[in-house]
This record gives sequence, structure tokens and C-alpha cells, in this order.
Amino acid sequence: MSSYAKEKEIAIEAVRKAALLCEDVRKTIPPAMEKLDKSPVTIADYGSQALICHQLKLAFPNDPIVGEEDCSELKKPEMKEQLRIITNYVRKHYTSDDVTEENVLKWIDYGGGEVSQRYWTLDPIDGTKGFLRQDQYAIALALVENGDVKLGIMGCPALPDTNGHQGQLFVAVRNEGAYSQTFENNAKPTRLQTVRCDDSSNFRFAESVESGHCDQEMQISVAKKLGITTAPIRMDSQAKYGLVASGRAALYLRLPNPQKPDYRENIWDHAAGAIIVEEANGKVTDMNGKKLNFKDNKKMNDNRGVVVSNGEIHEQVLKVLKEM
Ligand SMILES: Nc1ncnc2c1ncn2[C@@H]1O[C@H](COP(=O)(O)O)[C@@H](O)[C@H]1OP(=O)(O)O
Ligand SMILES: [Mg+2]
Ligand SMILES: [Mg+2]
Ligand SMILES: [Mg+2]
Repeated sequence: MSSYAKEKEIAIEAVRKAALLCEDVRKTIPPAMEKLDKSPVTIADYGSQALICHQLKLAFPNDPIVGEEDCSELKKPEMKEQLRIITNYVRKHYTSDDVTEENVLKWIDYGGGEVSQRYWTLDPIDGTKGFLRQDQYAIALALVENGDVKLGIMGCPALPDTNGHQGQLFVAVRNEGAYSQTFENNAKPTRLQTVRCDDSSNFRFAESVESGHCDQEMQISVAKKLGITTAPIRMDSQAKYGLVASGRAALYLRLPNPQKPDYRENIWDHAAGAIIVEEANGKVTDMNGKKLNFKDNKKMNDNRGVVVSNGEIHEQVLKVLKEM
């Protein structure tokens, strides 16, 4: 019996419902709205956050949820039509009889919790830019206790598994391994294991599609020094952690963009992915070898960049980074 059996069951069901909503929205190529920081957000980001937060609050009323989105923009009168559309999508994918515009706003704002001794962190759509391009995105949910991620669920509805089946749901519980399954009900989970260095066809590296989110030039030179000469797998969102966990890449590098020295990573962009890779025998640190900090703040203020590996090559990657 898993130590987080109830949490896992509720979280998987919540992410599964949100994935159905996101895929439904994606069929129509949704227009993007712009947030105050100029980053895009869609009706699916809001719908996914509303669905997941409400289900978590019903089951764990005392747990804070630290989510990416809030409704300050959505509450503006000019957003009335958007709110109506979001509410309709939530109603379609959620058999709760209290789906009203007012409640949808309330549920989204359940995600306004603070980092605490025990909390959930949620990115309702990670890789919104990928989602808008009809490319990869992830619904990422993690439970953190005392700064340690205990449970991570990552839904990647557009990601094909190694059998070519589209849609992968990744699940990891601390000390109990990482698994992937399809989105079907009662799908059989497959245990994940990172790639071995002698598996030359999968000894590749992954990085962001968005050159503004990282330092692609530096990443390619680091990979070269490690003997990886094949082109990077460019993919949006935390799905890159899924590639490393399932042995389809040995390394995911996210080095800070030199043009944006003040950017700090958010906990919801890494918590779920990190436990999934660690439980598949991989390793995750920042570029200086520091543990990612999920204990203090939404922003990982004392971490710089992220290095995600199969475990075996981790020390070597850190050494190369230090030398450069
Ligand atoms: N300058 C930046 N450096 C690193 N990550 C960033 C930067 N700007 C935005 N992001 C985040 O990168 C994530 C997408 O990652 P990827 O590029 O791997 O698909 C998003 O969560 C996005 O955050 P946000 O949601 O605030 O836009
Ligand atoms: Mg965003
Ligand atoms: Mg997001
Ligand atoms: Mg994100």
C-alpha cells in the first residue's frame, strides 16, 4: 500500500480530467490572452487550474495550493465572455453541479496558497507557448512536505509513448519508483528507468524550444564535451523531465539565459518533473550542484539553472559546467 495512496488517487483523477479539458480546448486552436508579465495564458490554463484546485480542496481542505494562475485579469468586465467560455468547458468536463462563473473564479483562486510545511504546487498548463503551437505541454502537480517532493503527477496529453501511443501520464511517489501510463481509466503503469550511457541511440539531450528561456548555445557546447554530438531534442514544457525519466534522453539542460540574469525558476515548473526523474534513478540539481529549493518560496531564489540527468553522468555534467 502506497504511503500517499489517497493523494495519488485524487491527483491522478484531477490531472486526467484537466487533460481532457485541455485537449478539448486545443482542438480549436485557442486565442491567447496576455498576462501582466506579457506571458500568454489561455482558457485552458484557467479551466485546468479551476478543475484541479476544486478536486484537491474537496479531498484535502487544509492543504494550501500554490498555483501559477490567479483571476485578477479574469475578473475584469472586458473578460466576461472569456469567463463564460471557461465555465462552459469546466461544466463539460466536470460532473459537479455547482459549476458557476462565480465558483470557477473561486476555484482558480484556491491556487493562491503559500509555500508551507505541506502544500501542493500546480502548473495547470506548463509550456503554454507549446500548447498554442499545437506542440508539447504538461499539466504538472506535486505534493511537497518539509521541502521534499513526495508525489508528482505530470500529464502530457500530446506526448507519444515509446509504443507510439499518444498521451502519457507520469506518476511518482517518493521511494516507490516512477511510472508512466496512458490516460485511459485503470491503465497499466510501466516502471521507468533512466537511460544507460552505453545505449547510444538514446544518449541525447533535451532543451527548451524557446531560446529566450535558456542558453541554447552554451547547452550545445556542454553536451559536446560530454560526447553528445547529436542534435538536441527541443521540446516545450516539463515533458522534458519525462524524456529523461523514460530513458529517451540522458540529459535535460536549462542554463540561464544571459539576457535575463534576474529570472528565477518557479517551483511549479520543476517539482513534479524532478521527483519523476529522481524516482527513475536520475538526478536533478541546479547548475552549481545545489538541491532545488521547494521549501521557502514560489521562486527558487537561490538556484541558478537546472540540470536533469540519468544520474550516471551528473557529476561529470557539473564538472564541465564548473570548468566553463
Ligand atoms: N527567461 C526564462 N527563463 C527560464 N524559463 C522561463 C523564462 N521565461 C519564462 N519561463 C518559463 O518557462 C516555462 C516553459 O518552459 P519551456 O521553455 O521549457 O517550455 C514556462 O513555465 C515559463 O514560465 P511562464 O509560465 O511564467 O511563462
Ligand atoms: Mg505561464
Ligand atoms: Mg503554466
Ligand atoms: Mg510553467
